[in-house]
Amino acid sequence: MSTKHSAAHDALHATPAPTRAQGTASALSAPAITSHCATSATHVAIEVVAETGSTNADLLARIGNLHGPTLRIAENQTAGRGRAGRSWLSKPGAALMFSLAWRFKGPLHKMTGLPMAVGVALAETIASLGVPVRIKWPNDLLRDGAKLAGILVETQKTDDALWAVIGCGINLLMPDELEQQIGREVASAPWLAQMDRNQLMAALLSRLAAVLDEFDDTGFAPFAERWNTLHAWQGKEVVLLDNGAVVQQGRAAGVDDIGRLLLDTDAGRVEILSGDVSLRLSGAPT
Ligand SMILES: O=C(O)CCCC[C@@H]1SC[C@@H]2NC(=O)N[C@@H]21
Repeated sequence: MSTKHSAAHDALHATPAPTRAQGTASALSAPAITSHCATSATHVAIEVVAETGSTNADLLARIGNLHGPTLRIAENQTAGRGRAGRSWLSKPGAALMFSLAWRFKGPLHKMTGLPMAVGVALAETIASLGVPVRIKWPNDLLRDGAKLAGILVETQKTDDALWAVIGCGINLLMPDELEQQIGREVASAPWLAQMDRNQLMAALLSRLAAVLDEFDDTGFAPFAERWNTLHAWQGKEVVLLDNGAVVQQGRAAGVDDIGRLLLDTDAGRVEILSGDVSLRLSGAPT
């Protein structure tokens, strides 16, 4: 793992090093660069671009031609994708945005827990860097109750492999006009924005790679307890929304061994596989 850390660091340092004292997030690069880093078991191709539509869309479009795990980082996205067909909005330099294409042994049904395992990897890394975060099911990272980071996992089966493209967007800075555009309160992490962006990316990639390797062997079960420790709304009254409509309500009881949300409802415990969860305040969804 240490090999990968330093190699990733070197690769990302192929561009001018940003200064820490600037009030804006430090830039990763202007032109596209491609390099490689190695874990003890895996090589990860690294691509950095100044701007693209969506790093997830880019990797999915090339999935059959990828030679192995590939990390694509963009300083800006013009058509960022979010969960459930939503958009992910950002401004150049305001967020760390990347996608990691990773090949899995499968089977496909084991992948239901992957978004939650990724949430654990990101939350633990960000917390280790001094910004405590919690996870809202399935995998939004919250800071003081507001969304700091989002994760979009898209899977694709090719003739000979099962791939997942894991897209992550972490709000480092949140300019007022961007928050207005998003239309709700959003968290940011100026402390992470001041960090060397290359070190931040290297720390995230390092833990993510370790989690993905483990997940591929074991599935989600060993991550469930870690996820539950980070659960933002454990024991809280929540509602489950499907396209904005309330479809369930109950007390959030964490996730099970495959990453389903457990809800204790009046009719007993139910396991939730998809949807959006919101805190239930005074009987109304938030
Ligand atoms: O919260 C969500 O709904 C998920 C947001 C995921 C955003 C990231 S940014 C990098 C990658 N590329 C995309 O188009 N989306 C993900």
